[in-house]
Amino acid sequence: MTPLEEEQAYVERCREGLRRMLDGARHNVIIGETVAGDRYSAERLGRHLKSLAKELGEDDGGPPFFGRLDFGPDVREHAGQRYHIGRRHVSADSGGRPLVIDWRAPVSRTFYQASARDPRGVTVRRRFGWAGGELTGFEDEHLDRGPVGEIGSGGAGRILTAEIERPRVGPMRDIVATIQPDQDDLVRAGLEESLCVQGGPGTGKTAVGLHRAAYLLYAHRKRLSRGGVLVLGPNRAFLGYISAVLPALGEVDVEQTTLDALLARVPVKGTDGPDAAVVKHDARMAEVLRRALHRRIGEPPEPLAVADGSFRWRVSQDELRRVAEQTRREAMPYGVGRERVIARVASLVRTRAEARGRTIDTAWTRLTARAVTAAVDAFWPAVRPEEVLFEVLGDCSEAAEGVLTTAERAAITWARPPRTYRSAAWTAADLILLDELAGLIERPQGYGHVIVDEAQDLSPMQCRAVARRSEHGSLTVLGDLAQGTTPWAARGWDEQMAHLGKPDAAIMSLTTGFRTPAAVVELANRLLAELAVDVPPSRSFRRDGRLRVLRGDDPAIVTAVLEALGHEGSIGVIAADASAGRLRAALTDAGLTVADGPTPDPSVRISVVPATLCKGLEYDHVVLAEPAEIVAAEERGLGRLYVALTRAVSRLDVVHSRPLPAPLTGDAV
Ligand SMILES: Nc1ncnc2c1ncn2[C@@H]1O[C@H](COP(=O)(O)OP(=O)(O)OP(=O)(O)O)[C@@H](O)[C@H]1O
Repeated sequence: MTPLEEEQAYVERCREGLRRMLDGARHNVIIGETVAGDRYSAERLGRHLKSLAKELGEDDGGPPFFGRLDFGPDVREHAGQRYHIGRRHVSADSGGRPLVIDWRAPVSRTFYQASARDPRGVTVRRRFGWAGGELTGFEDEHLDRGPVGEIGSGGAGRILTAEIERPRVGPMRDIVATIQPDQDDLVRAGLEESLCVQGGPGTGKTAVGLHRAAYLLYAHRKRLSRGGVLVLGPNRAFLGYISAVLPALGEVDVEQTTLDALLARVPVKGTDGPDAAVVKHDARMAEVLRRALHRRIGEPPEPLAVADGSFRWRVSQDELRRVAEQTRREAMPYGVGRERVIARVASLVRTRAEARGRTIDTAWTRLTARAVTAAVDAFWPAVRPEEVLFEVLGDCSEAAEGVLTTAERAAITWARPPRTYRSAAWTAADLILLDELAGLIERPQGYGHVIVDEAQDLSPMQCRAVARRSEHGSLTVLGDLAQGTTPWAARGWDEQMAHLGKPDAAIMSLTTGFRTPAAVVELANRLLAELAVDVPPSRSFRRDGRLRVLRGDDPAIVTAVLEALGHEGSIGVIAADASAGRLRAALTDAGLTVADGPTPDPSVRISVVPATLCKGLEYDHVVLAEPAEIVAAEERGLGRLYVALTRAVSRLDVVHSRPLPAPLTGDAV
């Protein structure tokens, strides 16, 4: 047998192993459903086994491994061993050493980290090439023979390069086969560690975040089973694009959503003017809301007297005041404080009753609780976030005194206040304020780990919403200061991390771009100086690709798209939001099938993407329409253009009839 045939035979053994695991899991589903002791455990066991069976079933036919490590004689525990590494563990029939080792297992780390300079005991690292589920070839790096095939050492291996340069179709894929050493360090950082990753476009931040989620769930499954892992992305289109990655890695239980969706306790029915939104997203609003809420705590208006048959159990006004004062000093959330006051006053009543020989039973406790709660309502009332915000947006002169300027107060005050909080048309920014208030009243349930993508765009108030959910867990913050497009986008990470509640998190960087070809990166880098952020220019891994700057209007765009159809891969037409509809119509009139906005559907090759939705996405071929219009459309339009310019994987056509924005014009264009 040739070495390739041997590996192909090994593939068959692995597929056999997977089939056995699948049969076992299916069998256990049947048994689990009938023999588990109680309904709860039957249901849990059944669910677990079913998802395992489903997962294994779906795996059928996919490559069971992507790499192999051969260790030399000098590594104690792995001396002379050979391991195949894959997306999932495949057990051996005899129960001995697994046929395939999960990419997240400790030994697999060597696959990503070993290099000719530091072979870590590895003699050969093998990477496999696959075509439609068939093993078609492999490539060996002899790490004991000197540096070949490393990035930065004069060219990466063929299989690695092909994977990185492959045309993109459909949704985002995992990168387990080709994770780079600096990415791997971030993926495998400890669960306690909060990280901030600054990386230029296409450096793999999103990929790293998703693989980190999968890694943490593997390495700390038990600890994360309660809190769970949350992935936050900028918009639904982005989530649609990335949502298949974690399931492909066997992780189906990660919550992936947008911050807006997470905070959507009431529907958004109103809109803010730009001035109001800027004030509402400002960190000082936290103080305004805190004051507005705590102003509700007042003086007890009268003593408490609990009528109990012929007795009256009394608590004086002074005692009530003291209890409230003491609880206030303990600085707990408003609602928790209120519960504490109720409990403390009830305990005073109880002590008094017991001293007089009263028998304390459930009926007595209920009666007292009712009376005490009614008394506490008068000076520490139960309150809903909506009631407080209703009051603040009606008139915040007291709560915002010395915090907001008169103009800022006016900006957030309703021109026509609703009659009650129930009829208020809350805006998107109000939802963040309501969440802040909800968090001041009761701590929300947190996650074990939260991954936040495009974090440069979060406002201080949005950061606080994330911080509340990761107070007892850790954070992975991903972003690029140069891609900031919101009015409140961060200019530096230290301050952003402080708002996110992890001021001491390490700030790491990724600098090699894996998406955009060098010529395109060079064009985009011309904008960096104008963006007023301190980030290094990106370097591209890719030497392929094509950049064209074409003059013309809609017909030129249609022609560029028709030409792009001659190549493989997805096509994204990125245009200023105001022009997206017109371009879609022009393409449809030309007889083309066009997706309405970004789509993960691989059967529709052309999407027209409004510039404000292109963040985080990528297309094999991008036709960028009228850059000047994109820049003019919003305050941080240059940042938006920078994002739009860096979405192309293989080819970028910039089509313009108006003059190009100044920073883009240069000798090479
Ligand atoms: N190690 C790698 N091997 C193969 N492909 C990679 C690797 N790292 C990143 N990529 C690919 O590069 C592209 C860009 O990655 P990703 O979207 O994670 O970058 P990003 O830093 O989040 O980009 P942006 O900030 O521009 O949205 C993706 O197609 C991803 O699969």
